[in-house]
Amino acid sequence: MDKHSILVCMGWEQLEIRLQKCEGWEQIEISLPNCSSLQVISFPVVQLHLNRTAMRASQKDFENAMNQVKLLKKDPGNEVKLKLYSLYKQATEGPCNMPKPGVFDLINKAKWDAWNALGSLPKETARQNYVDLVSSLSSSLESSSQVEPGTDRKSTGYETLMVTSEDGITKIMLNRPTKKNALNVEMYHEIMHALKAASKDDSAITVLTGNGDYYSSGNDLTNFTDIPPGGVEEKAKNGAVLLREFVGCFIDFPKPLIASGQCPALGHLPSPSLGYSIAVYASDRATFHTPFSHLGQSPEGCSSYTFPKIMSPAKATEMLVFGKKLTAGEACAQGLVTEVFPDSTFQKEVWTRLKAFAKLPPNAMRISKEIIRNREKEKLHAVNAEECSVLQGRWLSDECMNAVVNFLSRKSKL
Ligand SMILES: CCCCCC/C=C/C(=O)SCCNC(=O)CCNC(=O)[C@H](O)C(C)(C)COP(=O)(O)OP(=O)(O)OC[C@H]1O[C@@H](n2cnc3c(N)ncnc32)[C@H](O)[C@@H]1OP(=O)(O)O
Repeated sequence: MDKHSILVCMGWEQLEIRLQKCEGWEQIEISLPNCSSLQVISFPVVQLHLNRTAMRASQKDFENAMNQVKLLKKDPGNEVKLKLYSLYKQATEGPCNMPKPGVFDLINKAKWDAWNALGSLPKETARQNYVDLVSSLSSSLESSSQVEPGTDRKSTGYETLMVTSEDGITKIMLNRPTKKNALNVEMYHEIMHALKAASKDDSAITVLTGNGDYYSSGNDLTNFTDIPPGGVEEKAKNGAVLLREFVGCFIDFPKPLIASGQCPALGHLPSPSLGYSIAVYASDRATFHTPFSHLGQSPEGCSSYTFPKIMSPAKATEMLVFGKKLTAGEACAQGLVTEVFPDSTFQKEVWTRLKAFAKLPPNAMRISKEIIRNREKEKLHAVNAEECSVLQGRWLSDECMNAVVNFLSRKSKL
């Protein structure tokens, strides 16, 4: 009998009801064994989803689903991967039977949390949930790639950025919208590469912006999970080296740099880009948030020096120590943002302005920027080095580890 068949007895007759998928529709076949006629009723998949939960996936469905996962073209993301992992373990081994990993073992801890959260869910239900998740995943990933064809796609040789140069303006756009433009290690390197290339190209000005509904969500917290053979100490040391070089690129960038943000900016990219940009344009929808303490971390991007100078020590403390989120209006009033535009006209107004700036004599702009910033350069490099060294210690603290683990496992509790 077919996996999704139900046999119903009607008097002396046995009625077989079979479910099958057909181009986005579930078909119900009703067949009477003694009758040649077959009745087929089609329903959209969504209508039948609830009814299907009552069914049980066979071992073969389960194996097919496992194979389907390997064929997914797009990474479904950590949350989904944790769900798949936990359901797989529950379906094959039953309730979580492993000792809880230590707090520093981030990946295994997140996996353990996800599996443990399934409690005593029966193996058959876990198997069915796994099959259903894979099936919904296949269709949602197919349809989302139709909706946003350009998203997260390789562009101009970059994996995580879209870089264009036109009308005297080089635009560096962070392009991991599905991850809220969190900065993974590759993105750090690509931004540095793009800034170095922009400093030498023909453009007069450079614009930094983000694709999607976040300018950036700061450091990609999964960066903390990829532990090298030298352990967490080596990881922290490498992170400090990378951050110092990254921020150094902003300090040394010779051309006018404009940060253009229509949406929230969180964490760490706002600091270097706010601190060193000639201008920061924001829509009235944007917010600015540096939750360093919440993450057991400390200020970076020279914000410990630039923010108190730009705002005031008291206001900078609220932002950098207490993690107070500022609206674009508040940030503008504090001097962190140059000008705020209505969201509806943001792109038009900002780009009109940028195009006008890009027509100004490039050398004059470069020299003017140099004279404004050069006196501070040495100081900024020293502050950068100190901040990175303090952060290196913070990354090894329980406070930081716990905050990262909390973020990574927050949605894995099913
Ligand atoms: C070389 C190292 C240098 C380190 C320097 C020090 C840097 C410090 C900082 O940057 S501090 C700031 C760190 N960032 C955060 O704490 C933000 C974490 N993210 C969030 O709080 C939220 O995701 C959000 C408020 C940005 C958006 O919330 P929401 O709208 O509910 O979306 P999701 O949470 O579902 O996010 C979608 C998707 O993106 C993944 N994601 C978002 N931000 C990050 C991030 N910073 N790191 C890793 N992944 C992130 C999120 O997990 C979701 O992925 P999924 O679909 O689940 O796979």
